[in-house]
Amino acid sequence: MILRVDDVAFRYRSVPVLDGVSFSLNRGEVLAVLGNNGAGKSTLIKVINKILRPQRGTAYVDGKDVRSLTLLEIAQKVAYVSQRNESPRFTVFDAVLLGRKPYIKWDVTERDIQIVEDVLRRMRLEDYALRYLTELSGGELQKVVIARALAQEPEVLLFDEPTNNLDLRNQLEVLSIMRDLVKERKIAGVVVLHDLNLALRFADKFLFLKDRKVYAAGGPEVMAPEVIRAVYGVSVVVTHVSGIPVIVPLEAEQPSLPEREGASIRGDGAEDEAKLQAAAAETAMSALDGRRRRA
Ligand SMILES: Nc1ncnc2c1ncn2[C@@H]1O[C@H](COP(=O)(O)OP(=O)(O)OP(=O)(O)O)[C@@H](O)[C@H]1O
Repeated sequence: MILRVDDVAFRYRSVPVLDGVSFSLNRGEVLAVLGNNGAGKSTLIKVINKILRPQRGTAYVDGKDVRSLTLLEIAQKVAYVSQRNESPRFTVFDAVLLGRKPYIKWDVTERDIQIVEDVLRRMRLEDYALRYLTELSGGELQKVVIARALAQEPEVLLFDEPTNNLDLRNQLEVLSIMRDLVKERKIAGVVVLHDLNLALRFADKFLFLKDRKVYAAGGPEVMAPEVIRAVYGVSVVVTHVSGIPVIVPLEAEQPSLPEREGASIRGDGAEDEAKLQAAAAETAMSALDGRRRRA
């Protein structure tokens, strides 16, 4: 087991965000962290990376309490791609080389250069190597930040909404690169995603946060319509297209109304629906009758 989060509780001043969150991840696994806006997904990622200190509970990387690790040790073990990225006046090559910083003692080695070149090739960024970050589009910049995380050669990759800003092709490319690296190097990947279809396609495990707690966690079986409806308030069907599992949202549920008012409105709705069904049945019967008479 490479990552373990044990009974973590976190609050910002007086606002509780996480309460009793636990999970573990093995080498070679990708975990998708899911939930509504504000559910605490980024906060959880920051607790794992020691950016935030939980009031209760512990995150362990490779068996070590992250609070006992120095910043350098954390940087060698955990790479973090945040939602908000800076764009200083570096070239793409230099920005990715920064990922090697936790390993560079005196000077950049041949190996560091080799790793950066490999990552740039893998991310199809070779042609951009000498461009300044300020000359890139938002999506290209996002890929550079991800490339830097890969150059860090971590044991745990933490990606907070890595597909933001990316077009369809790059979304698929970045997530498959991440998944392949996790499998190849037997590291672990934790990725915050809003797109359930991308999560289903690229993750092995899923963790839904709701009301500060883990609402559901496990393999693809937890990507069930009941869970998704409970977490997001949206009805969905899960189907398959060309062998790929696909979640199709049907409609968002209306926020529940106060009990008394809701009861009368729900009553009216039910009556309307019964009337509509009766009218539909009547139309179908008369169409059938007409066809019979013509025959
Ligand atoms: N620095 C902060 N100080 C106070 N409250 C914060 C701070 N950062 C986040 N919060 C609050 O904590 C809650 C959880 O935020 P967090 O960013 O972890 O959610 P999230 O699930 O990642 O959301 P999103 O999907 O919108 O990115 C939110 O209500 C947010 O407003």
